[in-house]
Amino acid sequence: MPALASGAGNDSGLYELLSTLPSQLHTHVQSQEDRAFLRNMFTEKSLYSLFKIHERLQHYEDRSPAPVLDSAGSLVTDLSKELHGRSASGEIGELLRLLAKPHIKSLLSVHDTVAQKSYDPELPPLPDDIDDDEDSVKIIRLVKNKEPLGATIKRDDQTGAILVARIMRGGAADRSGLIHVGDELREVNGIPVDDKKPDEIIHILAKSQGAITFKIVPGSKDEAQSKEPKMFVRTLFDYDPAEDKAIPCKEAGLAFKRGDILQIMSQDDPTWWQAKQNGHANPRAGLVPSKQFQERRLALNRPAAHVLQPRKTSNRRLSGFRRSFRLSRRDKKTNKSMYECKKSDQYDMADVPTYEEVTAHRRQSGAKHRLVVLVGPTGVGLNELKRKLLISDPQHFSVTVPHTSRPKRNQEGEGVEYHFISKSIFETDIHNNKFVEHGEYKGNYYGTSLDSVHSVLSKNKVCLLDVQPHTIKHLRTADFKPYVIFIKPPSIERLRETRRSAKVISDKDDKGSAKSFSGEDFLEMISTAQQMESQYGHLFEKVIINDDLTTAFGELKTALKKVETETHWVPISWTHS
Ligand SMILES: Nc1ncnc2c1ncn2[C@@H]1O[C@H](COP(=O)(O)OP(=O)(O)OP(=O)(O)O)[C@@H](O)[C@H]1O
Repeated sequence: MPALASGAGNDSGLYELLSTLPSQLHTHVQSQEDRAFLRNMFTEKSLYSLFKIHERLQHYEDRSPAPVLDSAGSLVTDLSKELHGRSASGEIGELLRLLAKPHIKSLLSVHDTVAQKSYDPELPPLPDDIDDDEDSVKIIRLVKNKEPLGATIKRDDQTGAILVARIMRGGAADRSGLIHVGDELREVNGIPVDDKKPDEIIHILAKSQGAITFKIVPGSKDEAQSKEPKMFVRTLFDYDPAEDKAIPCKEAGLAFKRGDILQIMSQDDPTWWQAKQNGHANPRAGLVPSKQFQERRLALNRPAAHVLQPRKTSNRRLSGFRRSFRLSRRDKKTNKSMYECKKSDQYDMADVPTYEEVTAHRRQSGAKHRLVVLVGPTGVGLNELKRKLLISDPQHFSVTVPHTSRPKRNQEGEGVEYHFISKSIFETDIHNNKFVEHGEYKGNYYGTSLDSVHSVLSKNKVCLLDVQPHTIKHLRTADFKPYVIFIKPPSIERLRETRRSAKVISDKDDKGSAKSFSGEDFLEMISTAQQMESQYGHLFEKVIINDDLTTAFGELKTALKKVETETHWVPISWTHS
């Protein structure tokens, strides 16, 4: 009746309409009796009173009224007791009579219910006759309105027990969190159900309103747990449902940033999974593209230009301090890649960054350390940061000793600067995949062997390794559990300011002469960092901007401390070995 909402100003119009309605309807109503009924109804005084009350209430609703007290009923009882013994003056007597009238009592009771906002039916007390021996029995009370319970039941073929077969996600039973698939139903509202057919039980449930009491034997833990799937993934790409043309409902989508941890709630739909942000308060799951769907989309859209091209020139050389080697340096004269990646860098499906299943992992004290892998463009400060770590705690941090086929110099010692091996042995080791990275420089081989990494880790030290980013995927094993840190340059302005007295090693001669950074060096550093991040960013667990050296070093130390002592998400495959 929208006319009723028209407010006090339209009173006369409304009442006129009501009084003319019977004559308007006259032609549509055949029976005399019905006509009389309509006329009586529309001229009924109580109908007009109801409209008036409605309008008044509407008027107050706008002011958001709040109750003065929510126990008017007990106030009246107290008042009546108080007045009872007093001299029976006419007014007191009349008030007492009024307050004793049932409809006044009901009115006050309704007032208190509304004021207390207690609209749910009250649950009766628990029955006393619960069998003490049945310690695995659960008594559950649900308040049911007209909404169905959202659960199905079946009779177990072997045991004959009535079991909860399915819980509908988001239904009343699901929301209560008290009933699970596999639970055995013993009684409903005190009625044993073991001799009843599922249909009869459903009939009992459908008839029930208000509080329903279930006697349940909880199912096995596995079944109970299977309700909430515990698959966690690290996202390897940024996702914004608002930008996604394919999503069936943008509002139902879940946005995330690369590196976020999601709990996958449902994979029922092969294209759209349901997921929650781990650790977020919002319990509602949102839609995210499934792994298969995202892989297909990325594979179709992957532009070839994304693949990181090795730098054209580098005027730096291998310096004495360097213990692990960074690949794809180019010899200035030949402009050929100095180091090769041991496997083809060709695109394969496993490289498509979508999701990676992860699990929480905490290093046990005394256990082998995770391999610390540092990645960054040439000149960004990897060696400087490594050097500072080594100086800060030489007993704790260490680096690998590289191999070379170049002849040993007089002042060098075997296994100190390098492990010196012949060219043919080096080649055999390359063939046998013994190197993390290897390359050729001025006719000699250089490389970092897997054994040299194992050697550091077996001494229970933290092994600091800097590699080219395409090597990371070969290091991602349960054995190494690499913690990959990307060292990123700051803005060009900050590079100019902070690197005023910094020196880079020039390879113009073989003596490692140092020169200042040029503007071109800074630009190359920044653009290489951008390419590295866009192509390999999904493999970086931590990004540190090397702006102020002391700050960057502090950040690095804190991150490494956390890796040793706190829980981190690692690929689930790393914990299965
Ligand atoms: N935050 C910083 N502020 C100022 N100077 C820095 C900073 N980080 C590094 N440097 C300086 O920059 C120069 C290059 O650093 P470093 O040799 O550590 O780079 P790198 O990444 O190891 O380079 P390469 O790959 O060529 O060996 C050094 O002189 C170093 O002291």
